[in-house]
Amino acid sequence: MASNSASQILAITKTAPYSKPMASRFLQSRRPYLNLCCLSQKFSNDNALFCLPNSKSFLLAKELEERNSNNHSPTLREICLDHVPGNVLRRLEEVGYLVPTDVQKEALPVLFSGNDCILHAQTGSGKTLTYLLLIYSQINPKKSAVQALIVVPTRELGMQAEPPAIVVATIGSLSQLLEKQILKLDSLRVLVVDEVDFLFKSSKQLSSLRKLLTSYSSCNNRQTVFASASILQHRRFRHDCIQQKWTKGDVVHVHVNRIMPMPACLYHRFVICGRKAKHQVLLSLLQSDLPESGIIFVGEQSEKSKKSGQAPSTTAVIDFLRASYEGSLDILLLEEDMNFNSRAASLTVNVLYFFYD
Ligand SMILES: Nc1ncnc2c1ncn2[C@@H]1O[C@H](COP(=O)(O)OP(=O)(O)OP(=O)(O)O)[C@@H](O)[C@H]1O
Repeated sequence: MASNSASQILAITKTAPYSKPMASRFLQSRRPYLNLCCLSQKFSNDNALFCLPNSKSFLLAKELEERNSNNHSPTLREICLDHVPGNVLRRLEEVGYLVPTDVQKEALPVLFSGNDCILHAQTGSGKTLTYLLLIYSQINPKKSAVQALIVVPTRELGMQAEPPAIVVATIGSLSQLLEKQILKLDSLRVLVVDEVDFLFKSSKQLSSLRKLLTSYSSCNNRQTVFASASILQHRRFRHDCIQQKWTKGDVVHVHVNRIMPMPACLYHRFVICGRKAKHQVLLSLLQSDLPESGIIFVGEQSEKSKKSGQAPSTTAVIDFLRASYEGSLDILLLEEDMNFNSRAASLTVNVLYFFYD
């Protein structure tokens, strides 16, 4: 997050028509370490990480910032270290998988410690990468045997003459290969049943699945993972898993069921402070975050303030920052009649500051 380069700050008035779509575009992008900060007097306290009620807010903000930075949340690499091979970890980082999703954060330590698991989390929550990382932690690529099996409801099985280490199969084609003994599961270390609710809906698929879980391989020799966005009776399902010996008795139900309007990698803070302290708090945040670039959304100027001849809120913020910011600061004011896209395109924004009355 920290950068020693000059900071670029954008100030945007609350009425600007582009501020909403632009904010949501940034919120939806899965940028790691996007830092979103709201300064307001009106926020409810429920989610507040910082509460700055008085003129000491400048100092408090710094203290709390430091405390918060000590409250370290592990990266995907840290969670996977000592389990997943280094080349896989490097590849993860190359493609931008740095921060674990909630289900990965909760389930990976459980899986790496050897437990069976029911991954129960919404679509798009990162279940696939969760069980793939388990598989990478378990298989020996030099060994010529099926060591991991992923049962999926619809995808086709691509078989090779040499048994691959990882097989992805529908239960139908898999059952045929098992019956004809074309495929052997003696070396199976990880069995994943993805979209398990879907498979359980068809009685034909269910009987094949039961056979796979109990006849063709044994739960004591493998780690078993069930993944689904919707398991209606999950307590019953867990009970059945143990009863039927589909999993070991200590199977863990990892249930991540939060509706996430924003990507988990978004770091979101609220700062509540007095009106007079707002500029100072914004300054302290900018100077501790040291963003390479950022956007400040500024509240609309009140009629009363206009009538009394005061400068617009944006001008007040800009003047204050220019006078007080230590270091170089390149500030651009975006107004309604400007071509926003062409100006914003040149910025790589990693911090948004909402600055409302
Ligand atoms: N740690 C991460 N950081 C960034 N992106 C991630 C991370 N984990 C997964 N993703 C991406 O998030 C998207 C959704 O993940 P994924 O398909 O694994 O979710 P899922 O829970 O398996 O969904 P479904 O229930 O539809 O199978 C994918 O594009 C994936 O590449």
